[in-house]
Amino acid sequence: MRPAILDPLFSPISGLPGVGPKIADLLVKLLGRETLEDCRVIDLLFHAPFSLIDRRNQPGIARAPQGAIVTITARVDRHQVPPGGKSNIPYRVFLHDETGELTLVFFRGQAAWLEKQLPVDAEVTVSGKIDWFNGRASMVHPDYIVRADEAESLPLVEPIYPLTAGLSPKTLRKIIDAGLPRFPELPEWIDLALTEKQGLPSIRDSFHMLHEPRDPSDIDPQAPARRRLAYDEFLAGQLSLSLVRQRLRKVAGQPVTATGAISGKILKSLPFSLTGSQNEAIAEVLEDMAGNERMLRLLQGDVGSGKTLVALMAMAAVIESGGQAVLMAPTEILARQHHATISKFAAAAGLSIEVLTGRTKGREREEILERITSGAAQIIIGTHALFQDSVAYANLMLAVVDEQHRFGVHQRLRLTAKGLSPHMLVMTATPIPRTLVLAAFGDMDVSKLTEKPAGRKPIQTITVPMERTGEIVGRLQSAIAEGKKAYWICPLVEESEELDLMSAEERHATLIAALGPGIGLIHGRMSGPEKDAAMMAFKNGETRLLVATTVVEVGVDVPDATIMVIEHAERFGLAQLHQLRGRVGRGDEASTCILLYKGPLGETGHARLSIMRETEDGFRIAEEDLKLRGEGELLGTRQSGTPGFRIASLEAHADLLEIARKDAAYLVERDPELTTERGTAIRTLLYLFRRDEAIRFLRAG
Ligand SMILES: Nc1ncnc2c1ncn2[C@@H]1O[C@H](COP(=O)(O)OP(=O)(O)OP(=O)(O)O)[C@@H](O)[C@H]1O
Repeated sequence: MRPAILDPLFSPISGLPGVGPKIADLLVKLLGRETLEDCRVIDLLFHAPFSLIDRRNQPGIARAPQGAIVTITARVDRHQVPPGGKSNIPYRVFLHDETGELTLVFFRGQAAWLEKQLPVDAEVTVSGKIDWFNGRASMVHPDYIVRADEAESLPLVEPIYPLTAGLSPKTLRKIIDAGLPRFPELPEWIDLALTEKQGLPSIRDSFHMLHEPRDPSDIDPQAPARRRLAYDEFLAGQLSLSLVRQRLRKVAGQPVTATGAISGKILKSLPFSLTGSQNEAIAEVLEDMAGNERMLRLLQGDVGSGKTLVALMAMAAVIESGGQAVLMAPTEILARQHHATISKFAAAAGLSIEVLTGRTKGREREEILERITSGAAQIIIGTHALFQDSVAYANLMLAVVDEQHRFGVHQRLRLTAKGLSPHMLVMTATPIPRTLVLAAFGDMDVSKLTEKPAGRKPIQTITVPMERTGEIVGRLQSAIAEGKKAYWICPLVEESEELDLMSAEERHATLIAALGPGIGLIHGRMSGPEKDAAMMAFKNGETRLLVATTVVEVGVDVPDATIMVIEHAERFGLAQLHQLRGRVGRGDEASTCILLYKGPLGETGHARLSIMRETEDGFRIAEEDLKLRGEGELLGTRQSGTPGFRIASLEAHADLLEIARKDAAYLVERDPELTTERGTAIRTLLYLFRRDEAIRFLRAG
């Protein structure tokens, strides 16, 4: 249960003064919450200013720099009312100080109000932007006008917040100012030694400093208040991952005793030998699974590094031990492909392999479910359908999750919720920088495939402007005539008209017109069986050119395809280009990747394509991608269940992530149920950052 002390922060924003239904809706949108009910005061307080207005500059009229926000104290000389009340002529008020003269300009000025605010001969303080024109200083609609003896009431430094259409800065500030005093004094969860060493303020002070900056340096990510909040945010994230992990681990895994009976047969039948990295990863996995603790391991490997075989060896060991293994893929097409690949490799061992996806229906589904329940099915490959309630496993000992780009603890938790506790191997395709691994996965054990299989030749990558598409088609024609296979990637199908992109269908038609039949097409709007058929035809060579949208981005494996053309390459992200290019260069033939771009390229577009030309190293590409895009997008904030950070930035606060990670591990080890005084404070932290899902697993949760 959420500690009562947090109630004022978790009351709905609609209860704050100044928040009517219209403003409330705007706030829900601004703060990125789903519903009004779910939009709480704390969400508002996490809305941080990104800049500030500094009114401390009081240079005197003559020295006020053009365009600067200044505060000026001056005497009112006279008013100039527009003749005949004409609305297109502004109302002017003339002032002076000892250095010069200033004209205040008001459009639609109301004489009575202005005379009251700015009485002739009075000394006033005004603040706003200075404009110099023909040697005369003016200020249009000052932000503030007060009597000089009340100048102290002026907010000299004001935060500037991200806004949404319809919400004015003043309104938002008022609401935040109303919410801020609700922040209670909370028990401290940070070690005193750390707050002292890092000079971190208390959490309550941090929120005040966040919203009441006094100096531009307070807006900096390294400002003490922001560092404190970033640390807390990381700590909350790492704690929740650690608690989940602890929980997953606590349910003891079933020790796997690999005999080699099955894996030996598979290895013998392979037309190649495993790479050193593959062997190492397999050894790590087997060692994990042999122990009493559950395995929680991340298998990271660049495109084409051979992750599937590592997974298969793990599955073989489990079957040798009398258990079942599942492999969950993010999409239907990948599930089917994994099924095809694994069936081929496992043929020598005569394993029973099933595929179960949302598409598996009726009798077929019933029969598969039966075989899963009876234990006759040894390997089951599918999508999230694998974990639906209707699926009962005889003895599930290993779950391999092919996460590709989709991070999140959700699948892992879903399994546990089903009362299953298999060993877990998570495969990620993109090599993610270490900071991201930590932030998204916490302390999972990691195996890395750093080597590519022997005999792979470098992929030659060239960039070609779209104007030369004809030339490329000509080259394709001769390549296909020589028996080569090629992909042609088009960016989008549905929005093609809107974004003026050539749709895959159109491209398919123009290529057929140019090259003749025998060209396949695959895109996201086709039905599952249609997609399978298109993939199959390409695999077995009935079609030698496959026009595709990004459905082939992840995992598709046709080793004898050696040419990849990517149309409108400038529209793709770096990680995506790397994934796409990874569909070629998977066999021992030399491959080419042609990036067709539409110029002129922006700075980022240019940088991306150059990096693609320069390197094939997925780790380097991921680092560059992080630099170009920022971590938010890399983590795929569009997908639910990903750790989006409100204050912390992986770029600015990587040092704090490291500390938070260690602290979380220490805290969970010392006080696994969070029952000590510090543990109680930690629970408050988890609620505050909405990372409380892990608390459910605690005894006193
Ligand atoms: N040791 C090896 N020697 C030669 N070829 C290998 C080796 N291991 C795997 N392969 C082959 O390399 C190709 C890529 O392997 P796999 O599909 O497992 O890659 P992956 O790591 O899953 O990559 P991606 O993320 O791009 O799908 C496959 O065709 C596979 O049969």
